[in-house]
Amino acid sequence: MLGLVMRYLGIEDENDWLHYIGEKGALQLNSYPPCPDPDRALGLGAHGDSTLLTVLHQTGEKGALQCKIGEDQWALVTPKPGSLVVNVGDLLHIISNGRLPTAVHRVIVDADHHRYSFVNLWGTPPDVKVMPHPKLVGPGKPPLYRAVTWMEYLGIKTKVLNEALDSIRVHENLGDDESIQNHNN
Ligand SMILES: O=C(O)CCC(=O)C(=O)O
Ligand SMILES: [Fe+2]
Repeated sequence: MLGLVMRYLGIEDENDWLHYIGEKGALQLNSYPPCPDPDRALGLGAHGDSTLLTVLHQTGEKGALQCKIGEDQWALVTPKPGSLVVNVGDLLHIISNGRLPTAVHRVIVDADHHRYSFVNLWGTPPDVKVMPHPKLVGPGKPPLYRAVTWMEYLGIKTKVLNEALDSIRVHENLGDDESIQNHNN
């Protein structure tokens, strides 16, 4: 899947790069019990994942995962039988040098239904430095972020939460014409 994304970004020799970046996954199980007052609570607040990609399966039919599509605008990701949800995480946003926005998302709760999600968090092995891909950097396209390992980035995220990307930024965002979609957060 990462190979497809890299080709989409115009990187043809993605195998060498995929070999460099490697992969390391962690499985997370989330449980959201029924909430007596769902309008006054969130299952999970708005965040971007600290991953390359996150692949998740959600139970239930109504849907509770919401993806940010604009200022105070959220789209419900309705579960479809046999399908998985794939979210772009901060590490892939860094590698794409800002061209792929992190999928900012949150989870709402329901008064009657208990929901579970099974989340595969895909990152990189401990010694791998994650940085903007060299082919996405050049004249007029400075690297937006400094290099970080996954563990270092997780440490930063624990301290500064949704300010983590800003704290490793070394240049301002590319112009709108350069980014595939405006970064929403
Ligand atoms: O429960 C969900 O659908 C999303 C969970 C999530 O965003 C996370 O574990 O990071
Ligand atoms: Fe998440």
